[in-house]
Amino acid sequence: MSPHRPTADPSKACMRILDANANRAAEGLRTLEESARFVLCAHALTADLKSLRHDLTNAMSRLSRVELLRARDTGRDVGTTTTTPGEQSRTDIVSIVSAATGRTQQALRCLEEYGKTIDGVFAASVEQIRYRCYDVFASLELVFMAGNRRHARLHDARLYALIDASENEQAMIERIRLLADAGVDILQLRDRHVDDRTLYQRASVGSCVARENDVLWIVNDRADIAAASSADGVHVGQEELPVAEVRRIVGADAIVGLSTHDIHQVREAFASTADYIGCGPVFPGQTKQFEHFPGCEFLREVATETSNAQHFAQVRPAFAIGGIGPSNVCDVVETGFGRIAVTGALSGSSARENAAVLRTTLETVALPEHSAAAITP
Ligand SMILES: Cc1ncc(COP(=O)(O)OP(=O)(O)O)c(N)n1
Ligand SMILES: Cc1ncsc1CCOP(=O)(O)O
Ligand SMILES: [Mg+2]
Repeated sequence: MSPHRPTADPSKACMRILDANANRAAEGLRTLEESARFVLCAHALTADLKSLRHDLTNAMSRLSRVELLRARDTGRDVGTTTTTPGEQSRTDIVSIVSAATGRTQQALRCLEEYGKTIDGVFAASVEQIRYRCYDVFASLELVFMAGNRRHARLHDARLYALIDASENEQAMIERIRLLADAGVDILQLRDRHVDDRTLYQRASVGSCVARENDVLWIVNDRADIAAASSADGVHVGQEELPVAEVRRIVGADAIVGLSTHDIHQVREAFASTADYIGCGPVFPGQTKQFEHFPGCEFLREVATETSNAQHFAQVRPAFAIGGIGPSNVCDVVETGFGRIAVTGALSGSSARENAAVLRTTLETVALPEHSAAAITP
């Protein structure tokens, strides 16, 4: 037979496809498992990937190994000589991981589709594996993305301060430096009283100063100004543009925060591309007036929701907000929250002392490691 004639027997061709894709999926899973095990040292992700690989082996055991091996014919495979330039270049581990996740998903889909012609139960079990892979792969890629400076900083953040545009640029710069030095991780420019031009100028200067001082710089409400000023991100509420539209403006690498006031909004936020959530208002404060306070009860609900989540991809860092200061931060911590956002407590002359008390108290709550395991808000 000429090496490139089509395979005459369709069921043999199917077995050939199944054999090739079983190998491809197993190799992909092993590649990912090694990254979780040796690069991230993440126990839960390593265990998830190992169990997926074993379950694939079990699913494959429904098919005849003899028939699969007989159908294998690498010498006649026209695909072995066609490579794309992309296949030969992997610039870093993230690109290895994303290539392996894509290849594994494709291989699983082929196993499922062609498997349907041989054994429906086999196809159904591959489908289950494919669905589980979506979650585990998302977790793995997110953990690798957390290697990106912004996301790593966000995931370690505990203390978030909202500041206004100040009397003048110099005053704002000094404020940023003082708060960064006092241990604040994230700063948000929130000022509804200045015009757009001033807000843009302060946001631009703030971006540079915040970066020099290793704090994240977020602009409140305005995706356009966040993008134009090269801020690290933008924070929006339930009344502003939806997260998907905000994301189109600021891009994939920017941080997008979303305010939530009840558990349904939290679930929606976790299903969106928001990178973190604000939860509150918890207590009455001087900065903004509210009629309704979801309070600590809401924080407890969020803590329960996130601790029940199986995958890192399903939860985001959550910051309690509203009237929080040194006198009541213990009540927040008691709900399981280890992150807060504040205005009043860090706006006056006691900012440095207050930041120290807040941080010390918040640090009594463990933050999740960057893996699928042990997720807390
Ligand atoms: C971290 C953080 N959480 C919540 C808010 C409140 O946002 P929003 O509900 O849109 O209210 P305004 O701040 O726009 O008045 C926030 N700004 N930051
Ligand atoms: C903007 C905002 N959204 C909910 S509470 C709040 C104000 C936070 O400031 P403070 O810490 O002074 O209550
Ligand atoms: Mg808002």
